Amino acid sequence: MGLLTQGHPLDWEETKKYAQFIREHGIEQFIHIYKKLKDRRNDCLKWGDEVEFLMVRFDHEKKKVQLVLKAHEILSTLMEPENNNPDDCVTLWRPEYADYMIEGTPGKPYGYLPVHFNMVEANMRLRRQQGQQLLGKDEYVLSTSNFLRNGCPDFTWPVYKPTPSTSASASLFFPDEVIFPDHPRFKTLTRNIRMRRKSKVAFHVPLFIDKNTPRPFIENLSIYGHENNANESTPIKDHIYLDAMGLGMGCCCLQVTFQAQSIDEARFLYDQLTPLTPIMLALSASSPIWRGYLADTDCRWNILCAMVDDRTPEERGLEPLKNERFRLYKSRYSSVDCYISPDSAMYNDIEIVQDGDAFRKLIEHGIDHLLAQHVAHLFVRDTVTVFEEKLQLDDTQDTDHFENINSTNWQAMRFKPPPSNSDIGWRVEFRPTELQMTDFENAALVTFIVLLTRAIMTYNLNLLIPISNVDENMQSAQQRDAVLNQKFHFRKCLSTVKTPDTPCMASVQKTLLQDNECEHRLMTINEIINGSNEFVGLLKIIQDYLSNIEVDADTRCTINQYLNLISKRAAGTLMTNAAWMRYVVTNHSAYKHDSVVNDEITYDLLWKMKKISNGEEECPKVLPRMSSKTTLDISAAVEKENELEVKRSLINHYNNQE
Ligand SMILES: Nc1ncnc2c1ncn2[C@@H]1O[C@H](COP(=O)(O)OP(=O)(O)OP(=O)(O)O)[C@@H](O)[C@H]1O
Ligand SMILES: N[C@@H](CCC(=O)O)C(=O)O
Ligand SMILES: N[C@@H](CS)C(=O)O
Repeated sequence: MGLLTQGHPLDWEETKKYAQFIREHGIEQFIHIYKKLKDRRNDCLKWGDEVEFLMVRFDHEKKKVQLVLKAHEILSTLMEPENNNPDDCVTLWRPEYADYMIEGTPGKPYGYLPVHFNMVEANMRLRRQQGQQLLGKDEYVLSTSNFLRNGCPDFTWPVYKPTPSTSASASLFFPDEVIFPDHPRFKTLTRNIRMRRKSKVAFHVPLFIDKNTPRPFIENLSIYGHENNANESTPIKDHIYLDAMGLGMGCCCLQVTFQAQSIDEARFLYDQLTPLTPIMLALSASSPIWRGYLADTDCRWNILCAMVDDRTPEERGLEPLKNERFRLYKSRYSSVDCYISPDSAMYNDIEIVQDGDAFRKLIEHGIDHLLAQHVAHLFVRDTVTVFEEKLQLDDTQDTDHFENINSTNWQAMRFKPPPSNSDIGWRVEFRPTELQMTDFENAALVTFIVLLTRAIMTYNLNLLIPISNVDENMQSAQQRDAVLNQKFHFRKCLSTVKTPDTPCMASVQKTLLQDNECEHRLMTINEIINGSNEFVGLLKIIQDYLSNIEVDADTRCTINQYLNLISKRAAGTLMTNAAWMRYVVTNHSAYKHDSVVNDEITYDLLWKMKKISNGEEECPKVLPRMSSKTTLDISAAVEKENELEVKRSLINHYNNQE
């Protein structure tokens, strides 16, 4: 969830007058943060996850399930512990785009101790329970990236009808009442993105063609009062039409934020995690159904890119540049365009559009080329939300104008400078992962990515490939059954001159490349994760790292189960959530093999997911038997860890004396 400034939002006509003002002051603010905090060192490694939950209501008689619009009712209760005692809460809650969403994070970020991995799932479960307790009969908290019938008639409870001629999104499908009502950010973003673009957002999702799908399949939108004007909102043959910010930002994901020890380490992490964004997207795929139709893709990514795409026709290259400053190749929700560490420069091989004035100013103030380029690249965007009360700020103290632009560049990774007046350090956020139906799976994905980060830093690994290949991978990742069928550019040799000679790294890593030989090649997800004769595999590196640190038995047992899940998903012996959802739909007695996922199928599938997530039913096609040792109470393990630490330092002390 982005910056939540309180106040009165300006309308689009007013907002656009301030675009340059916000940009200039945002850059000024970044320069102040940079100068003040560039030498900050030794922040400890902290990290935390964010889960965006959905709330649904089952009507058992009608076999129908709807999104329940209650976030505005329950959030104040969920946030009570934080309001009463912000330094001592187990969970934190925030609103999200839609009134059927709630975003939960752990009360405090986790730290460097391995035992923290054992808390992740328990904390996620607690969040699910906290949300659940505030819901009524037949209402449930679910975790999945996209509600299957989002945008279908009557898809919410209470029911609202779309009003395309007056609503913020102008959508045929998504009523304004579904947007979270208690903070103006969301509706303002919706309206201003449309106004800036000069038309409503549009995307056509490729349809999965089944044996009885009408051919050609062309949606009849006249039932929604749509007039066929031969523009981008005209239905396209064999595609599902989407037209609202809420059909994208109303999706849920699983994010992980890391605090690095220094700005340099944060930049290193940002770059090293970037090639992993498509890999994690493919492994976590969970969105194969849109507006009640089976799609030919498995992920939310391209849809979100389109649903917040505020570029004008000139910026999109549809009209010659006349009034705009740039041709922009991507939406503000997009994959990463450039690496930011000095050592990564050679892999920046796509055009990086940047605000020239911002770049010059950053350079003048001593910011190096790559970081200046990154910030100037983010600042090609105009602000799309401005609050009247937040215009005149002290640029030496406030960071709102910088945050305004940074937090509406929704890229697969986000580089986050320390907030003003806080003890938080330089952070990076990993943003592509789709949400899974169980806490076990979500905890497994988070643990995998955090462990990999530790291993990358400890062993000084290098995962970089040209950014154009990351972009290509991002598209492959979204294809149906990408884990089974797609290949991804991945670096052949991950070790560097600084990598220690652990047996694992020495075995297959140090193969020297021939002259001019490409550093990367196409691999399956299975090879990337589980390894092969030629490639070590990310899991082996993690196992090697784990064998070199002390991990208590319970945590080790939990981690092993998570890594087992990741391994089997990558090998294809366990299905992704997306593949399993397709399987359930296509084997449902009410499915007519016509690509339609009707109310009854949705009801049965989500009821099954509710039972699986609450441990009432197993799902062997997707999950191993789950028996992790996850716990909220890690005090015993921490005590033991502290005792060991004391013993270790005593031994060191005596050894040094000898
Ligand atoms: N000092 C820290 N270091 C690392 N992670 C942190 C730190 N403080 C908070 N987090 C974690 O960051 C996540 C959310 O942080 P934050 O409040 O910055 O996100 P946000 O405003 O929702 O950001 P975004 O819009 O970028 O998702 C949580 O997982 C939280 O545990
Ligand atoms: N829900 C969005 C992310 C929202 C945010 O930036 O916090 C997604 O699925 O990617
Ligand atoms: N939740 C996202 C999308 S609206 C944000 O606030 O930036």
